[in-house]
Amino acid sequence: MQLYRDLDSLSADFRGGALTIGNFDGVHLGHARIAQLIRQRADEVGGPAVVFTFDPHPVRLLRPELEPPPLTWTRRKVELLGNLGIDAVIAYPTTRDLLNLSPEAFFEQIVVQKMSAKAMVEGPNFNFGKDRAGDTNTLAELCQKHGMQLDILQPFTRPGETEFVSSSRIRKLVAAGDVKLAGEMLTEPYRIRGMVTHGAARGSQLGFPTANLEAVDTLVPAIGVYAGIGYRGEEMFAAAINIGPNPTFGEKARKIEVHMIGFQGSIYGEPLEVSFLNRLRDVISFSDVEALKKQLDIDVQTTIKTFDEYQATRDL
Ligand SMILES: Cc1cc2nc3c(=O)[nH]c(=O)nc-3n(C[C@H](O)[C@H](O)[C@H](O)COP(=O)(O)O)c2cc1C
Ligand SMILES: Nc1ncnc2c1ncn2[C@@H]1O[C@H](COP(=O)(O)OP(=O)(O)O)[C@@H](O)[C@H]1O
Repeated sequence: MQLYRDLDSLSADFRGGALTIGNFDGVHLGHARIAQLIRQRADEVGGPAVVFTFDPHPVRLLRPELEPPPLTWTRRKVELLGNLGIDAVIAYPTTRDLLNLSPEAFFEQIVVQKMSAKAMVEGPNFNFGKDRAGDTNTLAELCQKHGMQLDILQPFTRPGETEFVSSSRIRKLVAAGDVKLAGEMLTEPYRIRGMVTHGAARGSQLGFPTANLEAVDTLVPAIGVYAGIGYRGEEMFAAAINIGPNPTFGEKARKIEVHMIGFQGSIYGEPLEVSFLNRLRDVISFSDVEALKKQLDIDVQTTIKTFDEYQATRDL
């Protein structure tokens, strides 16, 4: 998997393949369907499977007040798309000049001249070019003119549901704390990353040291206690996570605290990634520290069970 941040350095290996343009935030099951078809078309034309995405999302330049917090950072998106068989991601710097190109100019300059794409795959709600003036009909005409194959894939709906899977739907679930359902719609459990900073140094005394995460640049799940996984480089640990204040100690600020089960050592100043498997409970003000510790013991047991069950489904 290759990540490019411009097209001038794009090697010939990544031209002349199958292309899809989109934001791919979260990398969900609908995205996986597109990736699968792109892979297939790429193999048919004997070229690479390439995803073109704008970085940052165009809405940040056009209407920043409307920009939703993203579900994934760029590197993570690249990793997840790589798992789906994509060969290269182009995270193209969004500029006003680029957004001002007409649909035709965008297609000619980017898709044809820079990428020599031979096939494209999009969803039915695809829009491109200045003022989002180009739609799938425009795209169909342009592809035909250049002898390119085009597939318009219907959005993916999970069996038994009426609403299709979408990044905005997953955003709502994460914001409401339903990381379990969100995870069922994503290709992997919902994950955030941050830097480990100092807290009140109370965790170790309680017997449950917690890595406090700051500088999280994506959507943070709702306040609550969660079972999840901590990723420290190549190592992973079942993790009991507290998102919220520490009402038992009269602390009101929201913190993201990660207790990694079975880990010992100092990780201050290190980056840490955390994924969420399930929301266990609300954050409570306990009458005393012993009651909190008793509950933390239960949370750790539930986390281990949740983690083991998750691992078992992965091993299938
Ligand atoms: C899994 C987990 C669940 C927690 N639940 C609560 C809670 O319900 N109420 C609360 O006041 N604090 C809760 N805490 C936070 C502890 O009070 C906190 O980790 C401790 O005060 C340490 O803070 P420090 O990291 O700033 O030292 C929880 C922590 C963890 C790891
Ligand atoms: N199992 C663990 N999970 C998370 N952090 C741990 C663990 N074991 C040791 N640590 C380290 O201890 C620190 C947390 O200790 P704690 O007493 O809660 O202090 P603080 O309030 O500064 O977070 C973490 O930042 C990390 O460096």
